[in-house]
Amino acid sequence: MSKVDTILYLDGVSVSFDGFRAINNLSLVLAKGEMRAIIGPNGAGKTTMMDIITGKTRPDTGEVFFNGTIDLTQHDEADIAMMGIGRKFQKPTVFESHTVEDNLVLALAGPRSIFPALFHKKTRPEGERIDEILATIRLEKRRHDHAANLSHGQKQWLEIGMLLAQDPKLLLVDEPVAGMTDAETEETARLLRDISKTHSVVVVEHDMHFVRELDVRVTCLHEGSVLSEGTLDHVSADQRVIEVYLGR
Ligand SMILES: Nc1ncnc2c1ncn2[C@@H]1O[C@H](COP(=O)(O)OP(=O)(O)OP(=O)(O)O)[C@@H](O)[C@H]1O
Repeated sequence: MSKVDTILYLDGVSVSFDGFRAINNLSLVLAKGEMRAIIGPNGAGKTTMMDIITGKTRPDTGEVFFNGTIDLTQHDEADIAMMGIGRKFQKPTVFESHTVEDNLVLALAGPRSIFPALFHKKTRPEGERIDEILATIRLEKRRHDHAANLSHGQKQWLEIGMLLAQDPKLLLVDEPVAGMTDAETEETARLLRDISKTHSVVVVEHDMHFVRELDVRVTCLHEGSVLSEGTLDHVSADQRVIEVYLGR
């Protein structure tokens, strides 16, 4: 695959903290429109990799390109978010005292215009966009409820919806199903598969049942580099992966 066809292109990336190499010559390529699952034991470097992509951590060496041509090492976190990389952290950070719909209105407006966003009348395209997002995140029937009254899983979906409102090209999703019920976990796999029809997605997750439901290519990280990559069946049959998981 040539670099121009990629949404994410990491090559030879390393970063050390106080002499400890958290990311070690990491190379990872994601095609435009692809969804990828990232697995790996604790300390494998998954969070640090996301920090590098979003500009929170600068790599010591290596190339990090977005959308084929944008050198992410030359941009800061705010720029990178504006350019279309949305990140969802593990813990949901929705506005509990606002309704589901208002959370999406706020997200559509962006961070600098909270009050005008809540008090101005929604334009027609905005309303349609909100309807569309509510359908994607399975919360149409909850639109007028306060976010505080949602289940943990539904709050995660709302936050994914808030990311979608910013219209990112690439979504980074960190452990979305931690703490969810089995039914919510399965629905989350379907929801992300729907989203991946129109977005590129990177999902970091420990829950193998969920990763199987995602049914996408898997990358297993270990000690800051790629240990194994391929289908979940291929990766989970890889002797090196088995040793790393059993050895922890
Ligand atoms: N700011 C930092 N300073 C020092 N060490 C760090 C820093 N950030 C990460 N590390 C170390 O780098 C290694 C990789 O950490 P990272 O959090 O990226 O792993 P992870 O795969 O996300 O793990 P987990 O599954 O537990 O979240 C760990 O050994 C961690 O202690």
